[in-house]
Amino acid sequence: MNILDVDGLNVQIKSTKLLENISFTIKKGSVTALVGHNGAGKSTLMKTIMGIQEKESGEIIIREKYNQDKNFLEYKQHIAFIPEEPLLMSELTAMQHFQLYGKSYQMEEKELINRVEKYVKGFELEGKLDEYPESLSKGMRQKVQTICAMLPDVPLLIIDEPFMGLDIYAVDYFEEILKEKIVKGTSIILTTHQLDRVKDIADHFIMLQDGKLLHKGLITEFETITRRSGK
Ligand SMILES: Nc1ncnc2c1ncn2[C@@H]1O[C@H](COP(=O)(O)OP(=O)(O)OP(=O)(O)O)[C@@H](O)[C@H]1O
Repeated sequence: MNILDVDGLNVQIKSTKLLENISFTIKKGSVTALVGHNGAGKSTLMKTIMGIQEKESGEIIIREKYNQDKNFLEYKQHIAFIPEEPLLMSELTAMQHFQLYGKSYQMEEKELINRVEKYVKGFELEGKLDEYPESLSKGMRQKVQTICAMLPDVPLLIIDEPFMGLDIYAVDYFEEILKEKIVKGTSIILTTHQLDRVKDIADHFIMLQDGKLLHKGLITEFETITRRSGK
């Protein structure tokens, strides 16, 4: 089953084309690394899938059923997003962020508490639950943001630079959780500038260049393709 279908996606801001005719699919349980130089359009693509960035044309469909243009609320319930920079609300504590996520993904209270306990321990955030974002370090804010996205069982996780700002222990732990999710059938799209870091978990890649899709394929073909094209 296709978890995500992106078809003929165009994104434009004023007269600048940020994404041009992007089409690809993501299968169930597959992990796709989105690669490309600075400014290639990786974050724009993620934000457009999330509906944060408006598209000019094209279709984005989750699970062959939920069209971004037609059932946006249902569509969004199937995705969780970790942006490159934490986007937390200054008036909510860490715990209140987790509760908000639990509510918006209609999680059962007991399940939410169990998962919060597990991830807070794993990310060494004990004692920080009642803190507001301004009194957390940048890495701690990133951990709070990461936990929010890990709480619900969504079919698609979108992660902009998964390991940015995390210490080595948090990176190891996060990798462990991602692997648990993948085994359960979660699909992931992640951006990275360090393909070596994600070679363990990614099975496909999509390469963007100047807003266009330059190559896509199996991660095992990545080096051959990039060597051949000199990228
Ligand atoms: N709000 C905006 N208004 C105008 N141009 C924008 C806007 N956001 C991004 N861009 C432009 O879109 C292009 C793609 O940016 P994007 O952030 O998607 O790149 P990226 O591949 O994620 O880069 P990086 O690896 O540096 O994170 C860049 O040329 C950028 O200047």
